[in-house]
Amino acid sequence: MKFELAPSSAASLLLSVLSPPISLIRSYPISSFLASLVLIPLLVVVTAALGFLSIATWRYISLHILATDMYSHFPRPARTDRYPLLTGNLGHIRKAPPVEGHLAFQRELNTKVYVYRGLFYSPRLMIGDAKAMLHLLSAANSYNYEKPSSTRLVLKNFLGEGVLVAEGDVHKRQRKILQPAFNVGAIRELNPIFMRYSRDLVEKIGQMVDRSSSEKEAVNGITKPFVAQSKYSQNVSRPGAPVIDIGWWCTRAALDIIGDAGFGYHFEALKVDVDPSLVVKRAGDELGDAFNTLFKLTLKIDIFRFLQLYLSNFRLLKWVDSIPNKRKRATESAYGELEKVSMRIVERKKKEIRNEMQAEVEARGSSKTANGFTKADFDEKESSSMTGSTPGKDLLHLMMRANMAADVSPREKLDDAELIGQITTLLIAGHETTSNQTAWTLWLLAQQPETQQKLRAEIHDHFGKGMERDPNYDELMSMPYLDAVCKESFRVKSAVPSTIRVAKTSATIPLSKPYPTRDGKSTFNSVHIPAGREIIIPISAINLDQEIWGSNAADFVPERWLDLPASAKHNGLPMHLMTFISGPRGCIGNRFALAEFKAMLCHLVGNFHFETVADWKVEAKQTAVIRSRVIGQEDVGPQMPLRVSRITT
Ligand code: HEM
Repeated sequence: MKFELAPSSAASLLLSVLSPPISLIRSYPISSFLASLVLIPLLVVVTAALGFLSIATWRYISLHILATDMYSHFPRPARTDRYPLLTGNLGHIRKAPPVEGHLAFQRELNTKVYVYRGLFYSPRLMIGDAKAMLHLLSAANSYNYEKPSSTRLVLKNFLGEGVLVAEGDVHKRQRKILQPAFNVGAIRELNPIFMRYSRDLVEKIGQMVDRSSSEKEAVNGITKPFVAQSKYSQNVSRPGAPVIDIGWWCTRAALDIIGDAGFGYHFEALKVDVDPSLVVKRAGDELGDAFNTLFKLTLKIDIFRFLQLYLSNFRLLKWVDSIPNKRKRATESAYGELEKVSMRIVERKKKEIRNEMQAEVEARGSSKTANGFTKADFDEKESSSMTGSTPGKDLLHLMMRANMAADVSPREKLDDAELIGQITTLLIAGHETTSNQTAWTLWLLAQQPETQQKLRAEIHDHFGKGMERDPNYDELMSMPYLDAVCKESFRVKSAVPSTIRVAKTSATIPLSKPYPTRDGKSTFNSVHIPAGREIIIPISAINLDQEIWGSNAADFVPERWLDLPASAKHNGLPMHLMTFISGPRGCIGNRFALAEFKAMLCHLVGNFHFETVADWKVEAKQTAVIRSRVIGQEDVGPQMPLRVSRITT
């Protein structure tokens, strides 16, 4: 028997259900309107939350009960988080030190290819196989694996429309304009900037070391504090050997470097006085102020803001991002300020380049106008300036020149918003990465005095015991032990330990060898990934792979680079490392980073001796890059305190 409501009875039922709210709205129109402003979004959010939970439940059932999930036969960790439908295994990954979460699963499952669970029990593929990664990151395939849209939304909030956020054709176009600025020739020209700020850094540290030995008027034998020195570090400082947050100082040097080498801007971050009572805020440093605010906000994304961005990712929930909140307002205002200053820099550069070209036209007696300069004209001008008559150009200058060439079609050019996006991107991507890498390297060297001394001996052989002259770019690149120390540090302490992609269309990723299925009874040679699924790019896990680097893969051993094992020599990765990933989405700043890193290390190790503080345990914390903090001194926040003294010649 079929039971149906007659249309008239259905309508009357609907009316009877709706009549109480309708009469309520009629009686209290204003209050009802105000209530609806809260209730309707709340209803949508609750519905969305229920929707996500239903999806998570379905994923759980299809994996554990029906075994219809396509990854059912893949190894997976035995234990999930306390609320698996919400966070899958993410809690475990987040709680463990960087990389350790992934490596622990790898050890537990005895394989490098497995699937764990992310937000709302979504599957995340983990493939710790270098050949698979090379395939995925190659020119042919990398545009099929995009950054997740939630990650891009978060990044876009801080960085604007830069190359780190762009995808597909927009990315190709931006990268083409940016690339010439990062070529070897361009980076070589930046060497004097790397040297200048490395020397400034040495001068600041030298001031603290010298003052610590002369300030004997100190209370109870403790010298006066230095700027950015915690009370803990002050308490254990000794005359001539203070404990200094070396990470803080390297970050200031790196900011000065990226400001000057990036777009000719002088942050003067190292101009700070080492005496905290004399630290004055520099007037008119709008870019520095806006950047600092924005940068602090990137370090702490609160859960509400993250959810807001995550939800606004879905078409029906786009409006969620317009809900006002303090953090959103702060970010927007800091970004707005940064945008204004960056726009002024862009305008100034445009004028500078036009004038430069006009002068060239006049010098050549050509009939061409500055606006008619082609890429070839720019290259010709570049080669004549390489003779040393003009100083090296900053990255933005080179980028904008490439952008302004008359034979670059308007469709290929970057608009002003995109140019500004590159400034913010270079600021964020280009300074905390290298400064953290340098700080971690000094910590590694502080634990191995013989390695530190061996590096110092090579530096002194080249530049004298008192660092009498600055290294030039080619010398820096050809010092074998310095190179070995830098690469080994990139390997064991990658500033970016992993990243993530989502497959745009379904694809099959080949593996270098067969990997075992979950029951161990069979193997698979490739992994099929459907559209929309997430895949981890396990940078550090591959850098620490024992199959490539041997049983001491976890140890810091620069000597291994002087006689690379065949498995590393032929792994096909740039510099044999995953640190900068590879392909069209690989780090565009890798040469810049290496030259800057070597310059700072050379000057620091050439001038000072670094020691760890007895009984202080430094731990790595995962934020956008890996930062360090001391256990028991969490109130200080990220820091890398090392005891520094002058080397005795
Ligand atoms: C130790 C230093 C550095 C490390 C370990 C590092 C690592 C990385 C990694 C892993 C990526 C890929 C991120 C992803 O796609 O998810 C990346 C991208 C990028 N890096 Fe670096 N980086 C370093 C220094 C620098 C410097 C100094 C600059 C600029 C001067 C820079 C600029 C960029 C840019 C613009 C991208 C985006 C490239 C693109 O998507 O086309 N990086 N970096």
